[in-house]
Amino acid sequence: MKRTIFAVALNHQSQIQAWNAAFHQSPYQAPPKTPVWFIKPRNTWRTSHQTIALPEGEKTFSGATVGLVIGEKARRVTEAQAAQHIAGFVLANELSLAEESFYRPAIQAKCRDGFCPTGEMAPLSDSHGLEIVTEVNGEERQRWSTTELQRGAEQLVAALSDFATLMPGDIILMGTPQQRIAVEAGDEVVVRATGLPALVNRFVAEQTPQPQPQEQGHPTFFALGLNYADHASELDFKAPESPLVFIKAANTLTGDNAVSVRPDNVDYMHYEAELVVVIGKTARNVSREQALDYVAGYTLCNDYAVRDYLENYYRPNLRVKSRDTLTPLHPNVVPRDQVPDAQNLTLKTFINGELRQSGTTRDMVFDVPFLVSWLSQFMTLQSGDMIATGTPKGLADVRPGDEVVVEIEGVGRLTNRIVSEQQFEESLK
Ligand SMILES: O=C(O)C[C@H](/C=C/C(=O)C(=O)O)C(=O)O
Ligand SMILES: [Mg+2]
Repeated sequence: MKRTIFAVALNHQSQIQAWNAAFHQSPYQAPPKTPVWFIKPRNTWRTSHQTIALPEGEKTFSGATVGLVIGEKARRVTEAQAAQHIAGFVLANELSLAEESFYRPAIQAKCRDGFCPTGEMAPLSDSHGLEIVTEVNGEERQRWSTTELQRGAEQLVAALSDFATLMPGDIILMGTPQQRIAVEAGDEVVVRATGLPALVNRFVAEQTPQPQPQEQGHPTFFALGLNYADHASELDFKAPESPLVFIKAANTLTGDNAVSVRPDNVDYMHYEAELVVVIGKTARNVSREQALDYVAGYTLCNDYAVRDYLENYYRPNLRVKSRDTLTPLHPNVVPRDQVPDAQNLTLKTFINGELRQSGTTRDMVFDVPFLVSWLSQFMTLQSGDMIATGTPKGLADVRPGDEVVVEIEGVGRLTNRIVSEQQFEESLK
């Protein structure tokens, strides 16, 4: 069963060449030092021969690629060890709207319903030198080779598993060329590669947005950046004009009274008290007025950030925000009808008993109804999906030994303790 579909951007030579000049200018400043990860959430998942509805009024582009499938748990594995953790490979079509920027996560471009069909898995002795072919209505339109990728399968497994434990069923899509092919209603797109089952999908026009079938796989965990103006200003940002949404993978979630690992040799890892919205039923194209009807309830999380790892690519990137143990999430969901006004709750963070952060959900830039409605305009939200709604001003570094308590009025109290990498590794022995 698929768990999380990870993907990497800017991994094909043609992309690196096309964007090289931009990488040395604002907002990027320098080429990416680490893989530019993103997630294709479960509403994007389809199988071969499933029909895909194209978003109305948008130009959609094909992104034929190959994905490696994790077969054995991979945590901090080396490149040399990586192959033994790979069960096989799948062909995929990493569909996307046009990408004008890689600065912020491309949720609206990449997370539309059906934007990640994958084929059946098969073992490959070697994924190096694999030719990926795209045919549209029987005509070959693109052919590229995995020799053109900056990082191959083993390097990607080693890089991702360094901060995110990978489990059987996790997939990593290895990249797409700069040149994408536009797909239109009525097209049949086939992705082929020697030794792998072909991926065949027909595209149709999306009439009125329909809730898509409930996909299996982990609930999608959305998080908001800079959704409190005072926090944005403390980071020298203006409040965003539209929601800055990023997605976290399941590996990062931990529970109440758990430990959170502060990487060794970093300067700044800070806490972030956040109200979390839990979706209660399938939501697609819902209005602000209807939005709360789709909310099951609320819980709370601590959306830690390791600022040392920030790069200006899909910022904040997974290496900052999707690290193992760095998203404590309270397991108890308070039913919506027990939280009369989610926009009028105090949030507090205590470090070793001392109040260090205090804010109110009144100060959210985009409130809960807006966020549920906004996301549902371009993707299907499903029961269990969660939205961490951002953190107010008052961040500070935390150190091993610190007890961190997040408290949200009427929702709950979340406790966790900071440990060093060394302490954590010791505890695993
Ligand atoms: O790009 C930034 O610096 C903002 C980003 C995320 C912020 C939040 O998670 C939040 O505002 O709650 C970061 O601080 O990494
Ligand atoms: Mg946050």
